[in-house]
Amino acid sequence: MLLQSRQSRPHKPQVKSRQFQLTSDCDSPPSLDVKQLALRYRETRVLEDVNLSIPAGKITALIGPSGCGKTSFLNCLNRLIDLTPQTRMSGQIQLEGRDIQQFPVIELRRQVGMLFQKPNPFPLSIYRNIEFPLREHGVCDRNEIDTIIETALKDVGLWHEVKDRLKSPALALSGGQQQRLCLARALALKPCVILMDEPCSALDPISSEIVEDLICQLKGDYTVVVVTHNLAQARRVADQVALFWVNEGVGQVIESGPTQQVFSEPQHSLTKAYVSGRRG
Ligand SMILES: Nc1ncnc2c1ncn2[C@@H]1O[C@H](COP(=O)(O)OP(=O)(O)OP(=O)(O)O)[C@@H](O)[C@H]1O
Repeated sequence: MLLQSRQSRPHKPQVKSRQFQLTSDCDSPPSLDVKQLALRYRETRVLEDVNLSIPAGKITALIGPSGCGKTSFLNCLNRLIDLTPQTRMSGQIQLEGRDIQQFPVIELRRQVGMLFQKPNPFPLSIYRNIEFPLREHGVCDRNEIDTIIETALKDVGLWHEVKDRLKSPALALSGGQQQRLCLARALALKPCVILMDEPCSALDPISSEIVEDLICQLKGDYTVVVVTHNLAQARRVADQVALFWVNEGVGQVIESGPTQQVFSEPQHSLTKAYVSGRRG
């Protein structure tokens, strides 16, 4: 059934990154290195002693049971966590060797884009959804904006579906289209890293498959970190997997490694139980 829909899909999305005119600091996708990361919400310890190397240009999937800190970890990587009051983060996160605390936060969030579980287009037109952040980041030339918007929408396979109604409200799009628009909005800023928090979980199976295809196409040009509860999806898309677990009340990475290895030859007994569906 799904295979049929794949074959009959009219416009298979093609992510052709790095063709925009926006200047970027990144000539190639960067690695992320997390060392001794700890996080507290007020007095509640959420993450402790998290160490993880996220390879450049690859897809890393974060898996683990609910509440073990995957989203919190993701939010640390572009300092979105700074927006949550009374959080305390310690340890170090390096983006291509540079501590993320040294980046101006707006620049960090441009370089490290994010896609959320629930598509979150602005309550604006399809066009304005991409134009608005571009202008915020200093892109003002109308022709350049038009080119970037068309390219980004083509990249996510949405152009032919929306080119005649760019001024229509983005919220009138289907959930899957909204999620692709959000990805186009992120890509338009020419990030180097894309964080995704369960990007398919709110979508129907066909839309989910389209977004999953897009994730795979980002590989090589972007460093991708994706949180997913769908183990089959992690297995399909990821080069590397990290399993988070709550240990003595605090989230930790208990095992990470190449996807094939973690699923086929897990080292930790909890990993074995989780990937086989016996725990979690
Ligand atoms: N803003 C917050 N204030 C206080 N505690 C929080 C906050 N956000 C998350 N937490 C707590 O931090 C822990 C980790 O939550 P987080 O959402 O990061 O886990 P998760 O692994 O992503 O869960 P899920 O898979 O269900 O999305 C949970 O115990 C949660 O209740």
